[in-house]
Amino acid sequence: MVSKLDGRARPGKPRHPRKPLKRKRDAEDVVALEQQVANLDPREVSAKDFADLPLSQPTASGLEASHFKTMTDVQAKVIPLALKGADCLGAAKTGSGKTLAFLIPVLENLYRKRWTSMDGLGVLIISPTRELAIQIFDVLRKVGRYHSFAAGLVIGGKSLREEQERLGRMNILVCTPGRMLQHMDQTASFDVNNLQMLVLDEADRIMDMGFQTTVDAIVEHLPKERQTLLFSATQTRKVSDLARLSLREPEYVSVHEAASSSTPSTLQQHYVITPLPEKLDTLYSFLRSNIKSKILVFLSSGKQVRFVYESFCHLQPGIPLLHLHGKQKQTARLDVTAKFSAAKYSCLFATDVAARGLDFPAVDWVIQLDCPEDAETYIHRVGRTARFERNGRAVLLLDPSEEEGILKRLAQKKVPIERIKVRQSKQQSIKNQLQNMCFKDPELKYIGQKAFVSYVRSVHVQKDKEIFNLRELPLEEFAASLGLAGTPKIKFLNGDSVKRLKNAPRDLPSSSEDEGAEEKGDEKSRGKKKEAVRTKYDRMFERRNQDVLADHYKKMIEGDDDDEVADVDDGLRDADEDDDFLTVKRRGYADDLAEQIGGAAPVPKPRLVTAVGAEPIFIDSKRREKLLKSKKKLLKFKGKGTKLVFDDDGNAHAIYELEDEGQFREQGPAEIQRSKFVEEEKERVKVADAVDKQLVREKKRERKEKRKAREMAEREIGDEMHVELGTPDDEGLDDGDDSVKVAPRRVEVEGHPQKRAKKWFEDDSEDGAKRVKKRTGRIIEATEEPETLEDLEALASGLLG
Ligand SMILES: Nc1ncnc2c1ncn2[C@@H]1O[C@H](COP(=O)(O)OP(=O)(O)OP(=O)(O)O)[C@@H](O)[C@H]1O
Repeated sequence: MVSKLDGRARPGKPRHPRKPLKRKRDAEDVVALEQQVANLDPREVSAKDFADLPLSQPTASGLEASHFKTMTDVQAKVIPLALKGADCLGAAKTGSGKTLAFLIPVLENLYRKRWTSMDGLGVLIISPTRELAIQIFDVLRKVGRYHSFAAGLVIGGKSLREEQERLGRMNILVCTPGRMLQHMDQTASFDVNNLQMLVLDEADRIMDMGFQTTVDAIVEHLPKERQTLLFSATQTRKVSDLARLSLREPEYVSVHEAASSSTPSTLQQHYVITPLPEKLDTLYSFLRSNIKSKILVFLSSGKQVRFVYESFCHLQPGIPLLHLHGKQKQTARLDVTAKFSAAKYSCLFATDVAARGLDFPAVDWVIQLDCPEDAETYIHRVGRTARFERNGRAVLLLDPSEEEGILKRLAQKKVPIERIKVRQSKQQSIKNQLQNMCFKDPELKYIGQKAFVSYVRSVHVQKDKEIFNLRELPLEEFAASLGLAGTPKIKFLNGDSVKRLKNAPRDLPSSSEDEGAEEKGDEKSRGKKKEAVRTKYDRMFERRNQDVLADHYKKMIEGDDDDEVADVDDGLRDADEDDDFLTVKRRGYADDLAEQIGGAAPVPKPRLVTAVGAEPIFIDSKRREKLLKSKKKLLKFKGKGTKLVFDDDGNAHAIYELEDEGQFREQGPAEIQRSKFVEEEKERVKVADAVDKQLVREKKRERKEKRKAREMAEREIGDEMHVELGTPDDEGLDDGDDSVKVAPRRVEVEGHPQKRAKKWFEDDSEDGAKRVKKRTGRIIEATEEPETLEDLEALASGLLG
């Protein structure tokens, strides 16, 4: 990093005579430092503050300028060992300051070696995700601001060639594994033979994510003689397996091993039993009750994240919404993390791409909507709150079938968690709204179907069957809770089933349910399906909330066959309630007549006005006449209109007309009629589905083209450094919508503050609420924070200068 002290010659003094002096002084400093480090006994260190350690002036100044004074436990233990050159394997709770525990030794060891740009790459820091890599780079930039090393980010994205030139001049690289290996294999000028240190942050995750072979291959390229540091929030056997990274007599530093819990003591952890089909209701109710909070919600797949995000944006719970998953474009991901970091009140829906290492300031709540795959993932997720001795709360939503299994796993990992209940009075159902939204918006319906399938698949592929048991889950009700009219096809019978599932055509709800029931051994659901053959009327009844059809059905079952009159009346009733002006409508013919007959207040002599297809309206004043001349306004008197079908004789019929029993019998046996009806409907749905799909495809194509155009434009602007992409760094299953939307919040009118949200949990105390309020006041440094990837790139390229 370019030293701010370097090259800043005092006015009036020639610059060159100072250089030898400075170099001499630096050399003396280094000798003195070496001596102090040699005298340091890591096992007897009682240092509490960074000032107690033998650190160089640039590091000490960087720490001071970043307001770091007292060391955390893991820092106090690891830094002395690492300063002395030992290989370390550090495990400490989330948010305990592991990043500085390796960055300080990185800077110090290069400084003491008097590393220059001519010496090439000295340190490689590997992170499992791009976001974490960026975050590490950011901390490095802060604490290393007074050093003069060149540091860079290599996380994929830009063309290899752009990156290749610069790599050779880097001293410290923060990278994701995939892109780094690509460079090692393809960039001839990239020399790693001089490497002094290798750091793996979130080492267990790097191994979890299927990067083993990549990391093995990277290590193959590196010199054997080097220092290696591994860090993780959970010390698992897998991390120990990393011995194959050729650690030399590593020091195991497990700071919180003896602690009674493996999560921070400032974290309150609860779980709620919510049947799968009620999870979204619970989440929505929770958000409504906590609109003045910063909330991180974890889901198990990118598709679910998208569905919940999109549908909640429509529902507007009153808190700004964001979403983050692996298939978003890097700039969008960065934008989201920056927005969520800066937000005071916000809710971020995310996959586990955000579970580890990310340091969002002042998160109040971590909600796990989907059960984590294991206790480690749970610990990492909840670790996004209650960081560095701050308070935080975590809530895990569990289906009854998951309770026993996951609680056992959490107990084994010393996670203290208690059950709480949701206040029933606060529980709100959004099922009808979701149904309505999916009915009206084919794209949302499509995302919902994908979300359903990806959830089922995520449960199906879980290894821990004590927790995850697909057969125990009420999948049909779950599909309905997402607003889907039927259960999308699910078949996991053999190895290629997932692929088949992905490509499975969407089908008529009833028939796909039948197919779903074919699942081996699913006797229960098969029985259910048999009973539940639904007619078009049943389906209409289910859609009762959906305006026209619902009204119509209601009328039909109430035996009201004068549809047009009923429609007009309904229109009048609604209008009456809504709008003053529309009281004119009340003066329909019938009303006037009644008033006159009944001897009500004298009514001026009416004139008749009619609109095409509408009831006659009587005008009793000039003002009304003027108003009614407006075509737009007249439309309101037309009512909703009624759809009619004409038979062969030209007689009009209501579209859903009930036949009498005799007619019905004439048409043949009920069974045959039913299957004929099902077939016809199936065809109809297929056609409608094809149209829907086409629509979605077109929209996608449009989006893709826009994205491409944007990317081209960005490329043309030609920002400097090398960064991003190319690394499949999380499970990201989605097709990826890169948009970053913030749902409109409820507007707060000045002088009328938004009503404070009511508490959601039964056991919430007033204290708790106050605590949450106080916690939001975290200090964020205001010194030229880079907000986008481009800012970071510009900075990094500055370092190269
Ligand atoms: N010595 C310190 N003094 C004050 N704040 C610190 C100190 N060390 C770290 N922090 C702050 O604590 C927070 C957590 O640090 P960090 O991200 O390094 O934790 P971590 O152990 O890596 O967490 P995770 O396991 O979740 O990745 C950061 O906001 C960081 O700025």
